[in-house]
Amino acid sequence: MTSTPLILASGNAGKLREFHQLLAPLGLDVRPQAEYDVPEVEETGLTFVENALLKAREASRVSGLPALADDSGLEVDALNGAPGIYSARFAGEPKSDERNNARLLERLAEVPEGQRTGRYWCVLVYLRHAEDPVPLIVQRSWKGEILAHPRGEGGFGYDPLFWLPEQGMSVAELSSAEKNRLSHRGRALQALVEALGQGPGAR
Ligand SMILES: O=c1nc[nH]c2c1ncn2[C@H]1C[C@H](O)[C@@H](COP(=O)(O)OP(=O)(O)OP(=O)(O)O)O1
Ligand SMILES: [Mg+2]
Repeated sequence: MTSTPLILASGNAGKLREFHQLLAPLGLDVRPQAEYDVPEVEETGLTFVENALLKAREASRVSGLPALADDSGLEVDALNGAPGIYSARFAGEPKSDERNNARLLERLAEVPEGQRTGRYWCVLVYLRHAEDPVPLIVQRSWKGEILAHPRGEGGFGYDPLFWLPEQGMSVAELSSAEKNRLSHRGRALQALVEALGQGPGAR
């Protein structure tokens, strides 16, 4: 394969797996940022967009290659949008999915079924180079409800607690192919690939 590698500006193994499943079949040469010794940046932005930009820019700067970053999280209505951009650090440092999930259950302990609605957000930023003045940005959400007990073994992060009423399953009970087809990340990535496929002259 002769295409320029694309750096995935993430250290999250769950995200990297999903990106790989979605992008490798397209013949894109995608590499995790760890291969280029990209350090983890501080996510100081106040929006998913700003944080994704910070991550993509650093990965592109260090590697000298185009970069794709994902900043994502869970917005829960009964918590006024928390944990939101703080989803990864909801239970403090070091980041832990298990402690984040426990914290979420604790915060929702008094909230009855029917009022436990929320959504995942995924913002993707693609930069052609570190100083790209025209980042390609795509955002998608995925609606669901927060369970009172975890279900399923698949996915990562909050997936065992994220219930899909239409599917009658938690995200952790979906196959990876089904998650990729339905998810905030899968749909954002599909839209991004379509935008890129129109070529640099198209935008
Ligand atoms: O499909 C998902 N299924 C379950 N949980 C998810 C999903 N998508 C995002 N999430 C949660 C995980 C983490 O708590 C936060 C992302 O935080 P976020 O800063 O974007 O990622 P991260 O720090 O884990 O890795 P990195 O910044 O290197 O990409 O939202
Ligand atoms: Mg992060």
